[in-house]
Amino acid sequence: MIPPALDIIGLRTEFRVGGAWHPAVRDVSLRLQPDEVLALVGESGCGKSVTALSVMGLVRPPAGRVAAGRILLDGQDLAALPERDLERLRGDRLAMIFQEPMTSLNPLMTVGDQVAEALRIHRGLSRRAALDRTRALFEEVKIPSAAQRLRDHPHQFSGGMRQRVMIAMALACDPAVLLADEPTTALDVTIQAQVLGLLADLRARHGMAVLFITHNLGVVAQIADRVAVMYAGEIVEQGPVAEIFARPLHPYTRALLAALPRLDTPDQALAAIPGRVPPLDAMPPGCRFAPRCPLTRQGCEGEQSLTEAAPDHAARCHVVTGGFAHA
Ligand SMILES: Nc1ncnc2c1ncn2[C@@H]1O[C@H](COP(=O)(O)OP(=O)(O)OP(=O)(O)O)[C@@H](O)[C@H]1O
Repeated sequence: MIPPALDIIGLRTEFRVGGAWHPAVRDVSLRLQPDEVLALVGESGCGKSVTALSVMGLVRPPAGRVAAGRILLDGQDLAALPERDLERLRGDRLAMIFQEPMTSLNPLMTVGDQVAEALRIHRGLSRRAALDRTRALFEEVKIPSAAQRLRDHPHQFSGGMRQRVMIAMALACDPAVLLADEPTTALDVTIQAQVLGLLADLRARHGMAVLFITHNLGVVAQIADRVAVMYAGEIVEQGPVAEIFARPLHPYTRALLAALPRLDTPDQALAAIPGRVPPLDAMPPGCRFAPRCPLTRQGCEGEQSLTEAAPDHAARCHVVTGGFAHA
């Protein structure tokens, strides 16, 4: 069996709120095979970004901490690595792209120098060799007139082109795993589709695993192989994309799907999910979705476990999986 590219086991990440530690991510296990796109989906505040930032080693005291779990990359546990070693892995075996590339790019440096810098640091290339490689990367991510554009500054690029620069930077050292946090959310729909197409193409060509974070199930259908639905810091459903779309089990997944605009029934009103994700210091006991759930019944106040309801398809809900969980 091929070892997974990234194996997150029992991750718990906490923040200090009102003088006490509260979990923003709880008992999260995600396995990414090489070459696989796993989508992490959920509303704002569900813990998607915190999961990715935990993998990158970017949640640190005093505000936050990875309190439990293992994050295995190439057999190393990132959660146990000293900062110096993590720094070496970031931008090398592990890369991340964000929703708004402008916040990750230096406005005062040419984009060519910024990507080349990563290659000089991680690969020890000369300035000349690094710029040559950067031009090739710009061509690969389909930035027109790549050679000239190396000398431009970030503000001279459109949003979609800036995201391509970020993707080129992420690819510079051929990462095993790319964490993509809402990379297309700020783009208009046509550009979004182009960037998604590019990412799909690149992951196949580079054989990298992608953890794709989004609140949009429509995007999931376009790019992902598997999907993990997250609610209030927990994975509530997990499985292959086709299976989740055809047979959603968890009431939260069903609600997300019902909120998705459909082309075949354009006049149908969208079903918004009433209520909101609870704050970290006011999580309900047992099922965290229960206060918003149409199926709430006896047993929901008990701890729920992620249970396989069909092969390779698990949900954290005793009502749909048919059993009571024991914590
Ligand atoms: N530095 C922090 N201090 C305290 N709480 C935090 C901090 N960062 C995140 N949180 C909390 O952790 C929870 C999860 O946040 P997270 O950003 O991961 O959500 P998300 O699903 O990625 O949403 P979004 O799409 O809005 O980024 C939220 O309740 C958020 O308020």
